[in-house]
Amino acid sequence: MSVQMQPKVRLTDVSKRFPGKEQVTALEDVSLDIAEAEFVSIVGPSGCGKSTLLRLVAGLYEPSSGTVEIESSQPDRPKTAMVFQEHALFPWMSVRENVMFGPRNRNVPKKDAAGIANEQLARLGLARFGDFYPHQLSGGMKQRVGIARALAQDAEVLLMDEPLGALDAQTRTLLQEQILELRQQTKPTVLYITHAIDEAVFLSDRVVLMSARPGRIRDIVELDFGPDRTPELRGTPEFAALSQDIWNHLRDEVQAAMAVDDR
Ligand SMILES: Nc1ncnc2c1ncn2[C@@H]1O[C@H](COP(=O)(O)OP(=O)(O)OP(=O)(O)O)[C@@H](O)[C@H]1O
Repeated sequence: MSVQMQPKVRLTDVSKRFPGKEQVTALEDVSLDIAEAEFVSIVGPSGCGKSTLLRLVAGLYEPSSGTVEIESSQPDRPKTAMVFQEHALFPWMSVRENVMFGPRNRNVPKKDAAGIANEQLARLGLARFGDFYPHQLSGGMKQRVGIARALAQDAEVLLMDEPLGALDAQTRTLLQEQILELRQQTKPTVLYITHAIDEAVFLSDRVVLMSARPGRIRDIVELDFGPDRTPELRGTPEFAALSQDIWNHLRDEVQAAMAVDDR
């Protein structure tokens, strides 16, 4: 008999309405389970509630109805850590101090926090830049510091809100490869938002397709490329076919969202 594992994240019938002169229903009846070590991406038209979904999982918003549960493996482990599109680093802190911020907040002794920061910076190829300040870094480097900072929090779930959205195409391609490496090496549980279908296919175990607002789950695509995923995946016919397939599913929703915007 197979044993059903408790999911790491469970959303059950989650709806989110923002009250106001014209109430906005951002999400409607969203149910989704994310397993431990699973990488799940969300794609959907602009305004379909992707960021709202992430904020609900982060506990920044309360659902209007439904529930969001995150399984804790240790009582004092943070439930989530977030990487934003804009790196949001503290400009007055060095790179290392930025990455140490989460562990220090949890009262990890300074020396140990510095060790954690150095380890994560090395993982992101930034070992030499610990003493630099954010203004001395390129956009891609700042974003890598943002990822290192989230990893240093050692949270149950990593939430990434278009982390590569503001970067140029080449930096973006390189960082996709670093995130893939991270995924292969440390197997974090990730909920990842992107507008880029190829990015979602490249990185994810499953891609969740959202409808135009109010955001509902329209489809979920499983990507079984095997355990040894490498950057060469991008050149395979399967990759192209799946990316095209997802776009075919999404095209109507993007058009629907644009029609609402045009009214
Ligand atoms: N705090 C808020 N108050 C009122 N309305 C909000 C709030 N946050 C989001 N919304 C509305 O909820 C809807 C979903 O927004 P959300 O930012 O989650 O979409 P999104 O899919 O992430 O969009 P994009 O892809 O453009 O970033 C939008 O119509 C937005 O205006």
